[in-house]
Amino acid sequence: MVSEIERLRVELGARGYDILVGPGLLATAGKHIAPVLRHERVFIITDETVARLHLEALERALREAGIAYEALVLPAGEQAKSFEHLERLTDKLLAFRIERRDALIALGGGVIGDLAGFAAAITLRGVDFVQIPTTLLAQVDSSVGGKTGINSAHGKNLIGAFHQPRLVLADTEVLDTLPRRELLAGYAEVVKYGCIDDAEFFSWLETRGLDAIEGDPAARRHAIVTSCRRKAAVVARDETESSGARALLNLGHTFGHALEAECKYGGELLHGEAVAIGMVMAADLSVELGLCPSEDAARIRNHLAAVGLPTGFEHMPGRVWSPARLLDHMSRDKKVQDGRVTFVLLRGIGQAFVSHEVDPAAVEALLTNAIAA
Ligand SMILES: NC(=O)c1ccc[n+]([C@@H]2O[C@H](COP(=O)([O-])OP(=O)(O)OC[C@H]3O[C@@H](n4cnc5c(N)ncnc54)[C@H](O)[C@@H]3O)[C@@H](O)[C@H]2O)c1
Ligand SMILES: O=C(O)C(=O)C[C@@H](O)[C@H](O)[C@H](O)COP(=O)(O)O
Ligand SMILES: [Zn+2]
Repeated sequence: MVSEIERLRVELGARGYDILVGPGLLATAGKHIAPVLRHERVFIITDETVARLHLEALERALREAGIAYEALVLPAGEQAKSFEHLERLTDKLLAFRIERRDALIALGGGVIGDLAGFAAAITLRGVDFVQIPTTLLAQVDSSVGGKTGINSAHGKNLIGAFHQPRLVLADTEVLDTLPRRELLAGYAEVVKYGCIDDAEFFSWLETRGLDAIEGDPAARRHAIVTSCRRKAAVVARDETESSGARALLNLGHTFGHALEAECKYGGELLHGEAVAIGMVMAADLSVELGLCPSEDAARIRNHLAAVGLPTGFEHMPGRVWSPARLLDHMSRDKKVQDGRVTFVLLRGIGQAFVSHEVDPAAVEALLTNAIAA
């Protein structure tokens, strides 16, 4: 019988690790985690919602494997990615007298993964951590690649570190409890991989993406495994986003992060929703600059809209947007070089590239038109 568990590898030499994708991984987590531990004590970091739904299963699995644990529960939502919550978390770890051979387990979505991963990177100057992603977004994107961090008053993810996990366990069954809005937000990052360098995957999503969202096991698994494979390959080429290859994973994020910052990370706009709008903006900008066929931009917009994702500013009708304020947010992006905002643009679906040459006037005109539409 073919195993239901798919095993992928992030090839990073001594920092390399496995990604396991499939059903039932939470219930057997202890067995998978034990071999990567240096000491049989872990700290589970999770949020209130995930704790209510899935913590007990993980605790049982750890007990069965003889692994001692403490569970630390944070509030749910993007606002936990803050100095305040980081300080509270590291204080608790230190109060429990965490030791260097102990490990953290991030049980939750991208917020918990980013925060717990950053706490692991800096506590005692670095302890190991394991990712158990429980949202679609975290399974296809944030649990892989070692970008960890928090938001700052100056912008999204501006404080952080690269710190790779020792293992990623993506239990596809935990997605059964995820609200549809969150599933869709994660799906935006799935679409991103097709747009970047996999036109065939994008076409597959056009026909089977909705099945993956609805929970068809084969379609969902294909979407998650393909996404993880693509991300693992990029991370292996450019772990710390220094050669430019990894910056491609930021498609839609220059715009998206500016929208999130403007909404003050309050839940009005989820990260994946901001990325969906951001990808449409990046595609439209590419068309405006004469780089991308308008048919490809239309396919991206149409597919995102067809599954129920936002594609423009009309998604938040009550909010007043200012192009100047959005440009100001973008000017603080981590990809800025010599003061110039960097964009990931498209020559077509599956042909993303990084540009440092975009005229800010073109971006301002695009924003002004999109806000007015
Ligand atoms: N590090 C990276 O490479 C990377 C990549 C993409 C996104 N991110 C970051 O990830 C964050 C977004 O992550 P997210 O979309 O997972 O949001 P999230 O972590 O806030 O989770 C979304 C919501 O779903 C709830 N939830 C989680 N799992 C659940 C489950 N199985 N059932 C029911 N509810 C569940 C959570 O409590 C939360 O309320 C952003 O901060 C973004 O910047 C990081
Ligand atoms: O892993 C990456 O690299 C990404 O860019 C993935 C993004 O989806 C993710 O949102 C990431 O956190 C953005 O990174 P940032 O460096 O722009 O903060
Ligand atoms: Zn993202």
